[in-house]
Amino acid sequence: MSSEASENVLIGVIGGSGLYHLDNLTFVKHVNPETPWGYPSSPITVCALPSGTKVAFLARHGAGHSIAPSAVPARANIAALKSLGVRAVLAFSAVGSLREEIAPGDFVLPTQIIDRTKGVRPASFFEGTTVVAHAAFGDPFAGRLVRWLEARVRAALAHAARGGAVPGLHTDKCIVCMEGPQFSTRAESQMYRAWGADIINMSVLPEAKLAREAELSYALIATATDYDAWRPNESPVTAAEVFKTLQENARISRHVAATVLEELHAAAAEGDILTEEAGSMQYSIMPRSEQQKEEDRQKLAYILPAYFS
Ligand SMILES: CSC[C@H]1O[C@H](OP(=O)(O)O)[C@H](O)[C@@H]1O
Ligand SMILES: Nc1ncnc2[nH]cnc12
Repeated sequence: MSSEASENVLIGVIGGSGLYHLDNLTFVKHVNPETPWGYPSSPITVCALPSGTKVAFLARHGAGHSIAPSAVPARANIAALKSLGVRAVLAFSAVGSLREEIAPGDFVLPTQIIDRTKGVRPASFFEGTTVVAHAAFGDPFAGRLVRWLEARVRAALAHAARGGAVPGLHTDKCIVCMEGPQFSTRAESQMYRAWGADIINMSVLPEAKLAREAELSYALIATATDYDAWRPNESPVTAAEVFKTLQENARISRHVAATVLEELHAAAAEGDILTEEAGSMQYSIMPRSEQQKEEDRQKLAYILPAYFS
């Protein structure tokens, strides 16, 4: 754990496509920790809320969006946030909608994930080590945190509309994470609907899995940009279509972040919304054996000092 931990930065925000900075915060500093899994996507911005409370912001694809979804250094990102003392991650993502009622511009708080990544992304901190662990992932998002967010995000959306329609908020939805970088075919898009998926992106995995392994509470605030490729009489999604809504979605996402962060920090400091994930790896790690290399244990101590120091 780095000396940054003493800063008491409890909340980390990961910005997705279109969201490369937050609003109304005082810049404190940039930090760029070298983790055992390399450097994060970009230096992390530590900034202060009006009360002085610090939060950490990280642009998932880099500050200039130079990192493709399959190449995001998700292990370094999660490990770097953990090294700052972060306990909860609010991740933002631009997503396609697989349901008529989830319109472009709407917000979604998913509670389930279907994994359609192709095994090319390192998806575990334990990969390549002599330590075996199996994190519980049946409920991939931090349930208490997601439920806590629901009313706050709804209220923030009502204030963010600027005279236009208030964006809808959809809860209890399922997100499918595909490999990309190409968008889905029409057949795939229809298959995901038949599987019960409601939205689609290329980024929630392995981020959510790694957050769980690092015992961080993780919630995704998704913003719909398009209807993907399932509508029979409409053109399938293009990047140009995504870009049309990206800026406005990012503006509203910044408003949501600015609205919830102060209260979230206070709730996290009190502790009761983040209790599900803390300690969750304790019985997920196979017992210590002679075959576990000390160097691997030292590496894992970076994210789980309670079990490996
Ligand atoms: C720009 S379209 C596809 C791209 O957008 C989403 O990124 P993020 O989740 O970081 O907002 C999606 O996951 C894809 O990576
Ligand atoms: N249709 C889509 N598929 C995958 N990722 C996306 N991000 C935004 N729209 C998307």
